[in-house]
Amino acid sequence: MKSIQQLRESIDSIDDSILKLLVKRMEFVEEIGRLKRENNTVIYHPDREKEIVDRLASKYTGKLSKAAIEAIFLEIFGVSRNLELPEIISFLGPEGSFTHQAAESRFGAVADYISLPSIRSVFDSVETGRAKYGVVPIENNQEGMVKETMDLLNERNLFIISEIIIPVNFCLASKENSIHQIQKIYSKDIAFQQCKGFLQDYFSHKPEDFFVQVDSTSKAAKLAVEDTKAAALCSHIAAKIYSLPILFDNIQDSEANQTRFFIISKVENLKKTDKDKTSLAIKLKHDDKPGALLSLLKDFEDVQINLLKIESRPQKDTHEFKFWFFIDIEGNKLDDNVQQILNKRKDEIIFLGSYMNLC
Ligand SMILES: C=C(O[C@@H]1C=C(C(=O)O)C=C[C@H]1O)C(=O)O
Repeated sequence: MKSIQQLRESIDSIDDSILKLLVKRMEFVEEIGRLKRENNTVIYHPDREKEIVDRLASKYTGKLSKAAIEAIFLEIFGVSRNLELPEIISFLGPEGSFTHQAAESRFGAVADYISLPSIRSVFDSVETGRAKYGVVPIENNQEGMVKETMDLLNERNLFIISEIIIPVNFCLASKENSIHQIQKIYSKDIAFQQCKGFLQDYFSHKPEDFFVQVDSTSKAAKLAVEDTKAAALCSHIAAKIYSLPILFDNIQDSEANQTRFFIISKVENLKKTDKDKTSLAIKLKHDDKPGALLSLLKDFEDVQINLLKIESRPQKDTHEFKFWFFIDIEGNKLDDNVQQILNKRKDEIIFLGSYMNLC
């Protein structure tokens, strides 16, 4: 049997080969970057990245799961894009928020990030060019849509270029070794609500001031580091950022709890894949007549477009109590049937983006 020393030598030699190949890969990436800049086209191609991961995962992968391959290659893609053109990514902060976790899951750990205090400021940063891409939450499958993001998509001239879906996993993190030593738990209201079962099982006898509400779960992690005998209910990334050991993981009530995020950009990134989705904001012209919505839905049916979501939002620019609709459909702006609808209802529809459907 080989000794650890011998095994490490084998690893070192493989690492040398990996590095050599990565350097070679980056030469091609740089070349692609040059061509993209010449043609003034976008750097980030999520469809191509997905294609690479899918292709590799379909080969012999030994002990490597698809998730492991994806994690490794997302970091490589992040470094590649940074080489093609360093890009700044803004996200709804604070650092350690689930939006930060979503951004890192797509852009990797080496990208340049800016954490911003509101969804509006993320839109502003992309509009002014301070950031190339912004990451904002759009929907949680337990709580519903994020209204501010819907409204800003309708009001601003930015496009959705991709979606990210991540499970909302909470952990209990603390410097204490045992839950018996914990005298308070910091967290955000929503996290307390989503971990009710766990809190009931372990802390039902505690007084009300045992649970301390703060603005964000990452602030909770920060406070739990500074305070003795305290814990935080927070995201993995928040525990990681503040080096707070995790005592219990995945303590949320629902395993199915998922949040959907959008990556927004000034430039639309149109590329067809085999599973696309298009988001639209629709303000019906004749909504004072019976059947206005029915006629819209009929138009979708006529061109065989499947509706994935329809949500109404108040129109804020009128005294009347009117609505516009946020609609997700199957298909891409480049598809003929989607084009037909966009042409037929061009005065009523704002195109928000076509992107790969990950739901
Ligand atoms: C190199 C490219 O640019 C980016 C980096 C990629 C990569 O590292 O393979 C893939 C897609 C793009 O997001 C490309 O478009 O092919």
